[in-house]
Amino acid sequence: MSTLSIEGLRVSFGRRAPVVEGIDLRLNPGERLGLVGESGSGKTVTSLAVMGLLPETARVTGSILLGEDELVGRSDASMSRLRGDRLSMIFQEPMTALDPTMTAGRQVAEAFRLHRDPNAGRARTAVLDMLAEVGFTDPERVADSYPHQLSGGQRQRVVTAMALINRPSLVLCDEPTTALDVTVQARVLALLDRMLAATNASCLFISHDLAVVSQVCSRVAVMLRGRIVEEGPVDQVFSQPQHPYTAGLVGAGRLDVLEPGTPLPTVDDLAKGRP
Ligand SMILES: Nc1ncnc2c1ncn2[C@@H]1O[C@H](COP(=O)(O)OP(=O)(O)OP(=O)(O)O)[C@@H](O)[C@H]1O
Repeated sequence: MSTLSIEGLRVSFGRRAPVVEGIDLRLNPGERLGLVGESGSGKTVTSLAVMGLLPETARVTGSILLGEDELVGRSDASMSRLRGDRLSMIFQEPMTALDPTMTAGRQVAEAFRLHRDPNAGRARTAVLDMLAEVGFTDPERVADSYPHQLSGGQRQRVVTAMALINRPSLVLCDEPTTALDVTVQARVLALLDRMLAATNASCLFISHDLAVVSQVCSRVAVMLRGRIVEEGPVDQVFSQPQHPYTAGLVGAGRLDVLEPGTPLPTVDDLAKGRP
């Protein structure tokens, strides 16, 4: 059975035209799908729809199955029981995911105590184990640190520990390393790769960086103006793109030209010959 199966997803705000329309996506256990596309193409809205985190003004129709469970139309209470447990999310900027007033350890513990075991002692043990798993040699110190006492890369590792402590079947990553410098980015990506493989979690990976997508994902879907215009194995899509927009993105040397974090060029940019 698929971990995630999205069919005919449509999201609109107010009376405006839908910002996401006709999205069909499927993720098998352990599979990683990259979601790329120009700014505003609907990548984040798609992932927020899966998390049930769109604002109330959003109208969502279609189907999003997590395993056998339909997520569209669920109550907030029911979605919050799933979030941090069977599905979790790693965002671009760890400072927004972390509460500055709470130690890192307490924040990692919260998801565990809420969904697994309320006992503080057992949660502490699980947190220290998890912090060690994400590569900290001094988990006690990290657990007792506040976010501002950690570096950007360390914060992103704490966020990864938070997202994975309950072994979710699905992890949504939205530009998880864009805010980090290139060497730290490589380390965090290697960690994510290792952790996803160890837990056999499926991953929807949103990125502006095609090189990162080809490193982390086996398949890629390209979004343009709220729709998926092309999807397939990374090697195939990047070597033999079928859609003109994808072809523009991966055209001569483009993968090398783009710096990490650079927004993908728009269709208009490509038409005007800008990278
Ligand atoms: N709360 C909202 N109310 C109204 N429109 C919204 C809201 N959130 C997103 N949108 C619109 O939905 C469209 C898709 O936005 P989305 O953030 O998903 O794009 P994206 O592909 O993730 O872009 P980026 O790569 O810049 O993050 C945009 O036109 C955006 O303005």
